[in-house]
Amino acid sequence: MEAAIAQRVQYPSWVDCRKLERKPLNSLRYAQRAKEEKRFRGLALAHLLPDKRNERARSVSSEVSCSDKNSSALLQAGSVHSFDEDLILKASNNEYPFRKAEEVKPYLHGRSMYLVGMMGSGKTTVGKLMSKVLGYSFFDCDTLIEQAMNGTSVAEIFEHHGESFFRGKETDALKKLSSMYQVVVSTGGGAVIRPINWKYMHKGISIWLDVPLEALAHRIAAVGTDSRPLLHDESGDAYTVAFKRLSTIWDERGEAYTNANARVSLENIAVKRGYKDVSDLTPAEIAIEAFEQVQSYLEKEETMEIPDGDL
Ligand SMILES: Nc1ncnc2c1ncn2[C@@H]1O[C@H](COP(=O)(O)OP(=O)(O)OP(=O)(O)O)[C@@H](O)[C@H]1O
Ligand SMILES: O=C(O)C1=C[C@@H](O)[C@@H](O)[C@H](O)C1
Repeated sequence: MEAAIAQRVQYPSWVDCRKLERKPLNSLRYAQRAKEEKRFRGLALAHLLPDKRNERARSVSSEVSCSDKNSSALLQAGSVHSFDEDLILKASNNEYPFRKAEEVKPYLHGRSMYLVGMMGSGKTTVGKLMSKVLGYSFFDCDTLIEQAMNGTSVAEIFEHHGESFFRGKETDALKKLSSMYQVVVSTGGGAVIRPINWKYMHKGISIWLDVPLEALAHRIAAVGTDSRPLLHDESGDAYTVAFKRLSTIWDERGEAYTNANARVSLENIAVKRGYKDVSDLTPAEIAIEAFEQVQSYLEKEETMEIPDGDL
């Protein structure tokens, strides 16, 4: 694990946060932001109209991440949409997601971002996009654990060593990640259940991707449950099984996700954008909302900070 991480952080991940320029979030920024938002919202909407989205959301079979392995098999069967990151990025090049990232970045001071959320909520898909537009490195916590276990898959780790062993590895990975700057981390769906993990994730900014269970069950039913051991133990039709298991898991840990610093509600974005269904939302739109919620969090955080003079 250490070798794997050390190897990956030779490039810009190691940045001393204290050396990054501190920018105040002052009223000038708000005025400027309002102007920019107006200008680019027009651009973004023009660019993200549903018919255009379909052109950019196309099946791919070669992306790698642990959940994408499943997608690949399924995409080859042609039964589900996935997202070609390069296509999304090209389409939005220099436009809203990039602008939004540029706008937020100076106020992050290099802090990392931890995406939390239920299985299939899009942490990997959206996280990769956010890392690219921010110029941050991306890490998938499940993949790091698999690498640390010499390529043993999460499903095999659960089967041969049990969940609590896996949770220990997850905490080890988060601990190591927490000493890095300028990384976006897709955490495992269950990372939120251990308080110690929050201690590490709070070194950066945590973002909860809040996706309705019905939408999650559709996505998971589409890609199968082979790599998701906690969903893989019942019989019945794929959607119903996924929905039932997700509901039980949600009852056990839904509350824990609210520890995140920022919440990205897909239902709220769909309402804002006038879409009927959360499945109409693209990863780019979700990433934009994530940056907006991070911005709101930073503004709140700043108002809570005690000025140096009062110490
Ligand atoms: N906005 C979206 N709309 C529809 N499908 C999506 C969206 N974002 C991701 N997906 C699809 O949902 C599935 C799960 O996405 P992803 O792997 O990014 O989730 P995750 O939160 O990292 O999952 P896990 O925690 O189980 O690894 C993938 O097949 C992905 O293509
Ligand atoms: O929700 C969970 O508990 C899990 C989610 C996956 O990302 C993996 O971390 C593992 O399958 C457990």
